[in-house]
Amino acid sequence: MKGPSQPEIEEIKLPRPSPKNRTLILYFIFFTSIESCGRNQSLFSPKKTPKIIAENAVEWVTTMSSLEEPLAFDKLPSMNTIDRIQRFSSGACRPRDDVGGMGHRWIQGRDCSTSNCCNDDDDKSFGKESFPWKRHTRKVSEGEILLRSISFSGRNSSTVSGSLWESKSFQEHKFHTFSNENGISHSSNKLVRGVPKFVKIVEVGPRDGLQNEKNIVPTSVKVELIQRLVSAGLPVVEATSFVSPKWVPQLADAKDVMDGVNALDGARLPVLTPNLKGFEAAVSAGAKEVAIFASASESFSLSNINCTIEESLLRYRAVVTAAKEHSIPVRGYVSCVVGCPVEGAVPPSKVAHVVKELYDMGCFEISLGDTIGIGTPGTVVPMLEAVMAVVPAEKLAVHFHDTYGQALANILVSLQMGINIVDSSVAGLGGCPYAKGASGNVATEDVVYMLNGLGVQTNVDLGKLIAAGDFISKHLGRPNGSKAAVALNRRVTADASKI
Ligand SMILES: CC(C)(COP(=O)([O-])OP(=O)([O-])OC[C@H]1O[C@@H](n2cnc3c(N)ncnc32)[C@H](O)[C@@H]1OP(=O)([O-])[O-])[C@@H](O)C(=O)NCCC(=O)NCCSC(=O)C[C@@](C)(O)CC(=O)[O-]
Repeated sequence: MKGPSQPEIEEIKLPRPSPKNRTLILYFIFFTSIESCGRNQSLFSPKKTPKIIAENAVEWVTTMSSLEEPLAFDKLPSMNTIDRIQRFSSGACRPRDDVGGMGHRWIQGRDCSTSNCCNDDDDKSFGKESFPWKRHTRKVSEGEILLRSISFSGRNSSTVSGSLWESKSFQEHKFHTFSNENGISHSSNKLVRGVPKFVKIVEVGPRDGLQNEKNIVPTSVKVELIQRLVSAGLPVVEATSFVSPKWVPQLADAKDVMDGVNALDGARLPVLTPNLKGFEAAVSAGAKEVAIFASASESFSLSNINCTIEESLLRYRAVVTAAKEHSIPVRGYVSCVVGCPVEGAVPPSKVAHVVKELYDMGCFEISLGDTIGIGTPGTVVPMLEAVMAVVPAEKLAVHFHDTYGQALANILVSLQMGINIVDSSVAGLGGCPYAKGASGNVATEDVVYMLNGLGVQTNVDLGKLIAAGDFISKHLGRPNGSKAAVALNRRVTADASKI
């Protein structure tokens, strides 16, 4: 085959190759494009875009999808893991002088959102002159879209940062997925374009997680967990509940926990208060933010706080009034937003009614709890539509338990609908003592990992977060409930063994 720099390549009409050769030709086109990009050349520049790509390659690739030779990582010729990561990463297509610092820059520096190109927005901050290798904006051929999507799927095969490969100490490891620090708006993928640039994560592990543990966790362990979560960069860590110790003995040490964490800087530490008694106790313990928790299901309200929904709203009005006098912000929760352990499906209109009540009484934010984790995007979307018709999206948070493994899908669809606050629980701790069979909240590590992969900022240090999750899991004597944490921990061990 003639080199791509020869203009007459436009005229080439290749004979249709055998199925086996098609894969090889695709590898050639794909890697040549990445390599040539690194050498300040543009194989796919507007002038030189060969008809090979526009016509023949598309046809081959399309045909290939029905063949037994899919383009798979395991078939890539002689590439070690790091090679693959670097080649498929968004930083793979950089000026050659960047290569020396690749280990850091392809993760920590500016990244392109698509695998081997930068879009127009990039010019605004970096200027064309400094990146002569940048492709010109133009209508891309079908073939290129396909090639990009192949490398995009490679990009999605998330990994850890350069420092992981270089560092021998676990504590020094920094975990990243491929992300674009400029935000998701640079993504070429329409499906994720609506996702916000920043998501506030509300960590509920020390409260929602530990309230459901059979064995009571010592106060000192709770305090250390909260300290670790705050130092991992979580902006809000729900610390404990001022509820009846007869109902939730696991959190009977609420005052002592607050004594241990009150001096912490850098995060808000709200606590749950079910009534005025709880509110007053919380304030005297130094709480600066509280949360009230209602339900969209009558039955759950009765079993959780021993009163009807309307009675609870009356109680909560008293709490909010008292909180206003102390200038204490009040967050609201609504449980059972898609289903109740007793009543089954809960109508979205009922959820919207309770949410509006909490909003009107003065809650600054309302968290929508799928308490038993039965929601799917199919039930979450209509619920959110009903709620967002009465309360602005920016005042809403989502709180998914992961009983059926739907939490991340539900979070993604919520973000696409305009929500930008997500509750989660480190190591997937939790459940609700009054919702039998419900598993823990979605793991914070998994949420951060997904958001990193989407280029959404959280300001959370995933490495420190995983260490916090490991700390509490070790204390509880069970494996970390976060899939991302388990996978990344395995990689660290595997990598360290090779060093
Ligand atoms: C609401 C109550 C207190 C009503 O409980 P009750 O028994 O109806 O209340 P009472 O007024 O009859 O009081 C009973 C005893 O509790 C005491 N008491 C009363 N209030 C307090 C208080 N604040 N702090 C400490 N003690 C309190 C009170 O002083 C009395 O003590 P006694 O005279 O028998 O010695 C009780 O049902 C309760 O504490 N429930 C909390 C249950 C709970 O924490 N559930 C888990 C929350 S998780 C959740 O709701 C879901 C969420 C938020 O995570 C989101 C989601 O996942 O969907």
